[in-house]
Amino acid sequence: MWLCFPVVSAQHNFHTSEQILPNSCVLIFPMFLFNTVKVGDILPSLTTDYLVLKTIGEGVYGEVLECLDIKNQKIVAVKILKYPNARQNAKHEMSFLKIISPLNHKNLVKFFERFKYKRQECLVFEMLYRNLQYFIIVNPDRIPLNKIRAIAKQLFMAMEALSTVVQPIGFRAPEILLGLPYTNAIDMWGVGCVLANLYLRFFLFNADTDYEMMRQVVQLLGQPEDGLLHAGIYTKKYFIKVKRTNGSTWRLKDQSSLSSLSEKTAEVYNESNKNTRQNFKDC
Ligand SMILES: Nc1ncnc2c1ncn2[C@@H]1O[C@H](COP(=O)(O)OP(=O)(O)OP(=O)(O)O)[C@@H](O)[C@H]1O
Repeated sequence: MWLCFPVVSAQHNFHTSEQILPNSCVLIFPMFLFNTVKVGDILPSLTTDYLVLKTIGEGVYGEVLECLDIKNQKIVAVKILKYPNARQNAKHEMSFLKIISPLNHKNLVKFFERFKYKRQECLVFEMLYRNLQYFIIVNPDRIPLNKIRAIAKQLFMAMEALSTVVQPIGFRAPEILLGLPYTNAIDMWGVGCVLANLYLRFFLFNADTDYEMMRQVVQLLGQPEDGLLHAGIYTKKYFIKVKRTNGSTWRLKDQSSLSSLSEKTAEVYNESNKNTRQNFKDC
């Protein structure tokens, strides 16, 4: 959910340069953070020094730390990229940042600089204080629709600015899965999945492979038309062609025929699908 975190949070920064954390906030959380960095360390860049306050979270490519930019007296988020592929990870992250930074859009996270600390790649971002998980946690029953509407607005504004979106599997549109030509309608699909997640409080499609994603889409919404399946360059990843007297049609492959899908994944899949269908009935 790389995109959605900044999208929702950018307008809600609690700390400004005048509101710096007091010294007593230092040294509260885990003492040993990622690799060689620990709370209280100073990370020098060419423009300023960053004091490590605490660890905030971890993603596929790195760990994110809350730091104080000492020169500018503001709180920032510093992402330290993971070994052993730190350089590739940095390249990967930078390829996104090159797209979003010049847009300078209020609904997209701001990127400040890149530097190395003890040979580790560090990326500095605007500090954001609320993500979608936050809204789910602070609204234990159901997120009111007017709040979901406000989040949707921010998402649409960010989408408008971006026009190209990398979609994580659970948010991937069928045309991408099938290898069909696509338009920015795929962004709408992604936003729909995010909003459904907020409303239902769990992922609409809980998939960690393309096959699982397609299978869940078919179960919830039905199979794409044969014409689309004939045209898709990846259709055979998910469907088997069945010859008929009046032409051919497609049948979704059995889960059991896919060696890559573990029993556990199948179990999780079946359970989540049962819940999804039930919750849609309840809505
Ligand atoms: N700018 C930020 N401000 C505050 N917290 C952040 C910021 N960027 C990331 N985080 C926190 O750190 C966590 C890890 O972020 P990271 O960007 O590494 O991965 P991710 O977006 O969660 O997922 P992925 O691994 O798919 O990129 C996030 O889930 C979020 O909690």
